Amino acid sequence: MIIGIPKEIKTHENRVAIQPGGVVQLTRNGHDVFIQKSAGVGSGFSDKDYEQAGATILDDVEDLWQRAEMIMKVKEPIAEEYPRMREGQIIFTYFHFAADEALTKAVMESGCIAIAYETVEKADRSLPLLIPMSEVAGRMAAQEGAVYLEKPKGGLGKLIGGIPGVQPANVLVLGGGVVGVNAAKVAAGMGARTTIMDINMPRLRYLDDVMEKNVTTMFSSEANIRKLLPDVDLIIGAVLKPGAKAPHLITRDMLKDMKPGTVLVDVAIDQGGCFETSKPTTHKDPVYLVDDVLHYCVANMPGAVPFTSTLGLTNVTLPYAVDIANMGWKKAIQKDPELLKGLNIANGTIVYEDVAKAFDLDWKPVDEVIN
Ligand SMILES: NC(=O)C1=CN([C@@H]2O[C@H](COP(=O)(O)OP(=O)(O)OC[C@H]3O[C@@H](n4cnc5c(N)ncnc54)[C@H](O)[C@@H]3O)[C@@H](O)[C@H]2O)C=CC1
Ligand SMILES: CC(=O)C(=O)O
Ligand SMILES: [Mg+2]
Repeated sequence: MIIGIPKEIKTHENRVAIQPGGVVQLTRNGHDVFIQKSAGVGSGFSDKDYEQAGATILDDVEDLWQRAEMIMKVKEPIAEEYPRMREGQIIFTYFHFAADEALTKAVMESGCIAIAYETVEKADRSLPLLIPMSEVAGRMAAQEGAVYLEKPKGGLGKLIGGIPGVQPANVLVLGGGVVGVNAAKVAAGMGARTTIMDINMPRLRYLDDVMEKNVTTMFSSEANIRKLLPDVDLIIGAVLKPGAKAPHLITRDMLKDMKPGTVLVDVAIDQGGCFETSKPTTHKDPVYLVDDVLHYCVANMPGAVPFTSTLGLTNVTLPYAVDIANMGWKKAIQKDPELLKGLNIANGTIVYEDVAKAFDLDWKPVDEVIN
């Protein structure tokens, strides 16, 4: 199979979908890898590194998309890329369809085969291609939150860990999954009094067992969230229902119960955001104020630390990419129920129910498109 790796063009997105070691594995399996010139530079890999691994460097991005039977990316295609997607072409990347109706419709119209990293799912319901980026984003959420609590950055002006004799900040983490636990670990490590809320009781029991003493758990409900708002300094949004639009746990009217300069970091923004007032921002211009509450809503947080993130991501995506390349998408998803969960749209048909529900569109079970 011919595999194409374009350079990411989202603002300040420096990750790349493959590292040179991945090229070696694909070429050893008999595949051809075309990578766009300088695609890996932001992650520390030169064109020469890729050439030595067996890839062909292409300067012309249109040519690359045209030739590739499978495109591997990091972020969802953006408008400039829509016309490049074509019928029957496999696109293996993060899509986050439920947050993006224009993308959903463009992918349907193109007739391409969209396999989404974020919905590949193991039998234990974990999301193996989301986990490493959630680890990065969770850790970053606490450190970005700490920085934005500084007065010159727009926050209320509180040191997250306090000092002897002065109390630390109060951090609320909504969702105790991968992002949540990593955010809480770093926030608590810096000394913050941290509360994690979730609706999954076994998960709360587990977190109660393993987390530091300055982390407490609370069941996630509107009443419990409202109770904490006046005293909270930083809220990190980290909820997820796989493939679906995030629920709004903080509504606009709740902002008036917070102190001016409270910081909200909505990591769940890639699924639409879990605060009603969230809208996607970029690393270039990450924050904005609503009712004196500072919002940070960067949809590609790991893109800021590509030296870490590219390795973390490609470690987990490569085995699935090799299977798709070796078997073709239909056989690969028939053989692997994890990968089957990743198929969101094929030949113009949505096969992931929550994506269809987000926009009131029709969908069909996967079986109907593969047989
Ligand atoms: N902005 C960015 O750059 C990045 C965003 N993300 C996003 O972060 C979000 C969280 O991802 P993960 O932690 O990996 O998911 P996860 O599935 O590990 O955890 C989500 C948690 O939310 C909980 N939850 C669901 N509904 C809830 C509610 N009403 N109240 C409280 N908790 C609730 C679930 O029980 C689960 O424990 C996803 O939308 C993911 O795509 C992940 C990586 C990077
Ligand atoms: C998960 C995701 O959207 C990201 O890593 O950018
Ligand atoms: Mg998007």
